[in-house]
Amino acid sequence: MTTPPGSSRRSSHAEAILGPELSARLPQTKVLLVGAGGIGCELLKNIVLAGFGHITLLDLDTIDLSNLNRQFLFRKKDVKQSKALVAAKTASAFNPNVRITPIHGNIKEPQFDISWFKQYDIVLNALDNLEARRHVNKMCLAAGVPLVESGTAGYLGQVQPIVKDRAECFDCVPKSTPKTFPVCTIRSTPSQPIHCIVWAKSYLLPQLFGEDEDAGGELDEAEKQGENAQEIATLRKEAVAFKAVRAALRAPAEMTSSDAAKIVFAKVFRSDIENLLSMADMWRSREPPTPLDFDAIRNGTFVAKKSHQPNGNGTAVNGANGAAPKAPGSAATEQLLNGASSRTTSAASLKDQRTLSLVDNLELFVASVNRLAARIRSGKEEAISFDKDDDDTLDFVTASANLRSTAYGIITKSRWEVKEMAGNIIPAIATTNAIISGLIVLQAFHLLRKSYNSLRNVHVQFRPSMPLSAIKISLPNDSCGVCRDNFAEILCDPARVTLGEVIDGILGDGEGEGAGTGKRDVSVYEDKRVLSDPDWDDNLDRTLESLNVTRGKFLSIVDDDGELETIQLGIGILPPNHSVDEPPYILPTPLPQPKRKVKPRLLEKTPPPPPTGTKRSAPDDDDVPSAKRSKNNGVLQVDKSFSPSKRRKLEEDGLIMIDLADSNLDDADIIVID
Ligand SMILES: Nc1ncnc2c1ncn2[C@@H]1O[C@H](COP(=O)(O)OP(=O)(O)OP(=O)(O)O)[C@@H](O)[C@H]1O
Ligand SMILES: [Zn+2]
Repeated sequence: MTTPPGSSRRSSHAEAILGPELSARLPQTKVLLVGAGGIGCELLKNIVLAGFGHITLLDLDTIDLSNLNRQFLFRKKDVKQSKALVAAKTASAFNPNVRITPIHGNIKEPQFDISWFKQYDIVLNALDNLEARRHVNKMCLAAGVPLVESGTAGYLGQVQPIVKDRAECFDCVPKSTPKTFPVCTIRSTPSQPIHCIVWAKSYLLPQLFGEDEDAGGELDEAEKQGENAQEIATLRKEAVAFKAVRAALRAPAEMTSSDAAKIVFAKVFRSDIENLLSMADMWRSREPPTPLDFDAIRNGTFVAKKSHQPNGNGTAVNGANGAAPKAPGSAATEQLLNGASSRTTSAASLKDQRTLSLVDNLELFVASVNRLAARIRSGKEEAISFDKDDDDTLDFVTASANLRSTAYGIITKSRWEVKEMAGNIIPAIATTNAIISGLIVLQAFHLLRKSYNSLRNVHVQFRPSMPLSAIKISLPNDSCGVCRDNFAEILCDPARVTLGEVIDGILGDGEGEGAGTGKRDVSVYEDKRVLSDPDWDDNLDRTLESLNVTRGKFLSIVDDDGELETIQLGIGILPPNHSVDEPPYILPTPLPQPKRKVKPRLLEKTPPPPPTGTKRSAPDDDDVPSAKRSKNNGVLQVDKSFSPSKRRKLEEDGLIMIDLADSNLDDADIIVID
């Protein structure tokens, strides 16, 4: 093999550090890097310079202006371009001997199935959300590919090497769930700015500009469940009123848009609050809110009650404290009211940090409602949801939250603070990303060398005496609902193969190598859906496609006696040369051989790692009863009594479980902050 010119000098340092064996292997090593954001850009640079020869870089997003302060592979001219494509192009120039294949896509798409993952020697995660991290974790376990997982949050960071059966997987330690608030706090009795921000972002914005959802069915159901009849009647009234408001926002020219904003205002800041006030019980032990008056605020005669919370600086807060409101039309207000384009300068971002007066908030509310309504009316968008980088939605949430805060005597927040709170933003620090990216590469080297004893969970922590901690990796958690399963892949044509054929084929006859398997009582799930169980075989003759079990999904085959490991069967596609005369599936060889389940060990003795970007919490081996089921349209739904893994899956879908013992809520109806 000829050495490309310059390559020996280029790689001599890496060779000295890595040793001849690993440095000779790197050019042939195939690595998948998922995410080309803060960590991903740093990491791509590192692995290109280290000499990894074949890199696939995947990201679903395009470059945003706000990425440029830390994602150094991007320049201003690249804004709105694909992150994967631009990062690959920039980094390719750092080492001409490296082939980078960019993919602009979501790692959860079905074509990225087990077979696809199997082509890689190692996977590196540089993601920013639990859902995608869990997905890659599972795919790597299924494909038998080692993974390095990572995350940063401000000055904190974490790197975790994962290899099946030798180290904890991403899901071995339960993650803390997002902060949640009871619905009644959000809808009726807010007491903190965040309650009003959540209301504006997750309730009001979707009600006005989200998809048209019929709340009727939900309320009928709540009524059947015997929930508070008076509250349901109020919610029904509210739903009808919202329909009228939505119509006004969508009405063409005959009504001026300022009228539409006024109608919204009158409903949500006046009549809804008056309705709530009529429920006297609610206000026996709390301060009642004050309905707002559009015209009085505009002409400066509205007197709001004093806010009952001091703000961080101990200063008085805007017009809500009864002080004469600041006249609208100041340069800063103008800039805010005009929306998007004017806000890209640093001067503008400083203005974002100032406190808005009550009248400023009112004008910002009118302006942002008008802008959002115009977008809907233009027909380009059917629905608008909150995006911290979408100025119209951020203005709307800022103004609405502050107006609501005023009504409830809560301190208001600047646009900048609202952005941080509504977007759940922890400032990203380029240096932390750089440190973490370096540590990822070191763990990747250990994995490639199979030096499993050298693997470490590394934390960058806020402790000057020990900024880095490297903890020996723990063995997998015996009760992990993900990595303790037995993974396999079936290649098939879902339109032709039946569920029964798949189950019989996978369980085999229990002879020889498959002694632990054979025909036995099993339940089969796809995600949360139960497709069959020993007493229910209606679906066995149906094709996988008709059951919506297609490429990239998993069938979970659960031993009914609970003695053998669960088989997680990934669905892949048949090779192109597979003859139609052959059976429409290819079973894995050997067949999966689930082991006897290990009785869960007692709680791990190792202390929980410090909190980081991946938000670990202490192990929790609570034994929860197994899923109860109820039939529904030929498919069984798992009900709310759940195993830990099921519970996590439900939570992943945005359903947050509250332990009733931990809360005073009668219902588990809550809003999730994402
Ligand atoms: N399912 C997914 N498939 C592919 N890429 C993903 C997926 N989920 C997240 N990502 C990518 O992971 C990257 C994470 O990077 P980072 O945490 O720096 O976020 P960012 O979006 O660049 O920055 P910020 O969120 O602070 O604006 C992002 O580029 C994002 O597009
Ligand atoms: Zn695990």
